[in-house]
Amino acid sequence: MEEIDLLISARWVIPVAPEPLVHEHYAVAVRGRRIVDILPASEATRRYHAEEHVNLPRHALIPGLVNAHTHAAMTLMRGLADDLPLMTWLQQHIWPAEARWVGADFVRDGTRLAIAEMLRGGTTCFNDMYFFPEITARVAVNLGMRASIGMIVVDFPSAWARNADEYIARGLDEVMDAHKGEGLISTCFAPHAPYTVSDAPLERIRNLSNELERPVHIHVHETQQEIDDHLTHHGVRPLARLDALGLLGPNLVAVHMTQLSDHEIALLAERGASVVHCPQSNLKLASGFAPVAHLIEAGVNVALGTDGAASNNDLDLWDEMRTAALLAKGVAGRADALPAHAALRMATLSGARALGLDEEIGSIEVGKAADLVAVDLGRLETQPIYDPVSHLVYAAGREAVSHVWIAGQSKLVERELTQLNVDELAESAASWAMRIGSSDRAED
Ligand SMILES: CSC[C@H]1O[C@@H](n2cnc3c(O)ncnc32)[C@H](O)[C@@H]1O
Ligand SMILES: [Zn+2]
Repeated sequence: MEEIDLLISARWVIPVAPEPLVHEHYAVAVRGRRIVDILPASEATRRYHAEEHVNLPRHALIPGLVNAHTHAAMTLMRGLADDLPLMTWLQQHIWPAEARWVGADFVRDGTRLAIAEMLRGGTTCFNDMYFFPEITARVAVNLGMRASIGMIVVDFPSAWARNADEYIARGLDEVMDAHKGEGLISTCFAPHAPYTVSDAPLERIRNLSNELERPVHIHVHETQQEIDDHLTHHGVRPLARLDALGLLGPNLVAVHMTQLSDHEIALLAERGASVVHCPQSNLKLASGFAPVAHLIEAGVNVALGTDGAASNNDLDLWDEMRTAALLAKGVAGRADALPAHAALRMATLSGARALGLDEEIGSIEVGKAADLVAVDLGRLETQPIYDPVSHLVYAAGREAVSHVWIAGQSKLVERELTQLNVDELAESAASWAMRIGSSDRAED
C-alpha cells in the first residue's frame, strides 16, 4: 500500500480535461499539495493507504472554479447603488464611496467576506483588481486561498497611491516582490481601463509585463459609450489603441469585451489574448453582450468572472456559468452556442489559462494542485440524473457545493468553512453597512 494524505472517492469525477470525460465511481489521490492519481474507487482503496478518506457517494468532484475577474473587497458595497448604467454607477456612486471609505481595514474585511462567499460557492482562485492589493494578498495567504493579485494602475490618486508611477512602484514592491515564492499567490498588472490610464503608464506596463512575464488584466470595451468617448479623445477604438501600444498579445486579459467587430475578434485570436466574460455584471449595468460563441469559434480563450459584488451583486460562478450558457444561445440564436461542458471549462481551465496558471490548476490531472470541489447532486432539485455536467450548469447552484480543497487543504466540509466564522463576517459587514449607509443617506 502506498501512503497518501487524502483520498476522495466520488460518484463522478469530472476532470474537465480531457473533455468531455466523466468518470463514474472514481477516486482522486492527493499527496501534499498535488494530485498523484485518478483511478477507479475500488482500485484506489487497494492501492493507497490514506491519512484521510472522504467518501462522496452522491457527489460530482470537479476542479475548483476560477473567478477570472473580480474586485473582492467590493462585497462591502453590495447593493449600495443598483439599477444604474456603468458610468453613472461608477462616477456618481462607487468612486465617491471608494474615496470616502476604502483603506486597509475596508479591504481586509471586504476581502475576508468575499473569500468566505467564494469558498462556499466552490471558487478556489480569484483574479483581483482593487486598491490595497497587498492587503488582499495577505488575507488570501492567511486563509489559504489561491489568488492572482492585480498591481493596479489608474491616472487618478487614491488612498493607496498618488499617481501612476507610485501605483506601479508599490505594486512591484509590495505585491510582486513581497509574494515571490508564495505558492498560492500570483501577480499580474492591472491597469483599470483604457479610459483611466494614459499612454505612458500603459507603455511601462507593456515593457514590464514582457520582461516579467505577467498577464495584463484590464477592463476593455465594456460599453458602447466607452468606445464612443474613446473615439472622441483618441481617434481610435480602445482595442486599437492597446494594439498600437503593443499590449494586444498573449499576456492580455481583456475583461468584458461586449462590443467587438469581426476584425477585432480575429485580431484577439491571432494575438493569443484572453477575454473574461462577466455576463451578470454586463446585464445588470446594461453594458451589452459579449459575442462569446464567436470568440470561442475563432479560438480565443474565454474565461468567466463575476466582476465585483457592487455590480453583480454576488460572487457566484455557478450563476455566471448558467447565465453565460443561456445568454450565448440567445445572442448567437443557436441552442448549441455554449454547451454545458464548454461553460464548465470557461469557469475552470480557461480561467486558469488566462491567468497563466493552467500548468498548476483548472483541471483534475496528475501533477496539478489539488484544488477540488465536491457538488452534492443527491438533492431533490437535481433529480433525476442523466448527465451530471448538465446539472452542474443548468440545475445545481452554489448551495450544492459541499466540500472544497485548495492545494490539498480542506476549506469547506459539509458546507462549514474550516477557517472563517460566518457570524463574525456578517457582524463585520453589518458594521460597515451602518457607517457607509448612514453617510450615503446624509448626503442625499
Ligand atoms: C483601480 S481598482 C478597480 C476599480 O474598478 C472599479 N470597477 C468595479 N467594477 C467595474 C466595472 O465593471 N467597470 C469599470 N470599473 C469597475 C472599482 O470600483 C475600482 O475603482
Ligand atoms: Zn471589474
